[in-house]
Amino acid sequence: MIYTCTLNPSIDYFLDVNEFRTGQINRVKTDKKMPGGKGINVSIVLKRLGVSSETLGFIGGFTGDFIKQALKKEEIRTNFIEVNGDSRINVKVKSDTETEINGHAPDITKENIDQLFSQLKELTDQDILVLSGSVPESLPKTIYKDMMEVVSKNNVKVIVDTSGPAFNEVVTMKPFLIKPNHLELGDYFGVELSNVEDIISYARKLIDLGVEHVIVSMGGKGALLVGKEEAFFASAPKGQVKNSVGAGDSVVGGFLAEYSVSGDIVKAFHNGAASGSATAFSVDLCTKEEVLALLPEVKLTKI
Ligand SMILES: Nc1ncnc2c1ncn2[C@@H]1O[C@H](COP(=O)(O)OP(=O)(O)O)[C@@H](O)[C@H]1O
Ligand SMILES: O=P(O)(O)OC[C@H]1O[C@](O)(COP(=O)(O)O)[C@@H](O)[C@@H]1O
Repeated sequence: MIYTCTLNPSIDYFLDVNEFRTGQINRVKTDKKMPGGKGINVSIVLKRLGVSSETLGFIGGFTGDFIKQALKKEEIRTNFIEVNGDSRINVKVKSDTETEINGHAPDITKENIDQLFSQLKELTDQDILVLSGSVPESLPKTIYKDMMEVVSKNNVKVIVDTSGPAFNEVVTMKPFLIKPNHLELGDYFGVELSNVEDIISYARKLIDLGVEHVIVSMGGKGALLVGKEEAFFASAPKGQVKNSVGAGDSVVGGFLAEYSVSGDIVKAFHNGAASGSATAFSVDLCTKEEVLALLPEVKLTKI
């Protein structure tokens, strides 16, 4: 079974505004509320691509109820731990540029953390665990590392997509796959990365630290898969970007949808890249039809 863990779920509140201006009243053209948070998006993409998963993490309040209802409609299994307080609302303003304001997580107690660890202890070497997104302020900074320590005892494969201090914590824990974007990869090493050669050479440094596979997403410039010996580039097809929120999560979802069926890393990367672009070109997260239509347009090159 694939488990996605979202420590900090959200309602993503999308606002479409003509010529957004700070310091003034802006009126929206259209708005939309969607369940969000990185692991949750991975589970939605997996489901749409025909693969089931179960969502773990902390959820609470009226916002939490909205997220659970939305996942129920998508027929996704949830096993969240209920916390006091409301899950956050993340505001996504789409105008001539995209602006994101991500809210605060509710407080999470020691008892809530213990409940999560009891769930993790049940995972086996047949399971894949996706750890995705930011870490709520009330949790120990080492939480992802602690979680990986627990599941590593049962040889669970772990995929990580996070940033900042949480990213720094996990790179030495030998994850199966890690998916930074080029900015997050650069932040970790304290460098600015703009060309493919440099990105590959810094991704290789993560491999030297024990990470098995690295996918570096580069927005409209495509994505790279870097392993011990090989590297592949996936092009980003041209198209009209409708909403790039969730494109990174779709790369992880698309990767896993293929990997969990064929076990083929390169095919999985191809599917992940097509899923990322399909989401960027769609108002919502990608559908299977959109991914299949884009696959031939995503060119894979061995580097
Ligand atoms: N403008 C775009 N055009 C085509 N594909 C895109 C575009 N933006 C993102 N993608 C696809 O989605 C992937 C993930 O996007 P990216 O913005 O790098 O992720 P993140 O949201 O994690 O920063 C990219 O590697 C690419 O394959
Ligand atoms: O946990 P974080 O880092 O605040 O990110 C949460 C946000 O990221 C998203 O999961 C989208 O992520 P990506 O655009 O990187 O795929 C949103 O749904 C959510 O609002």
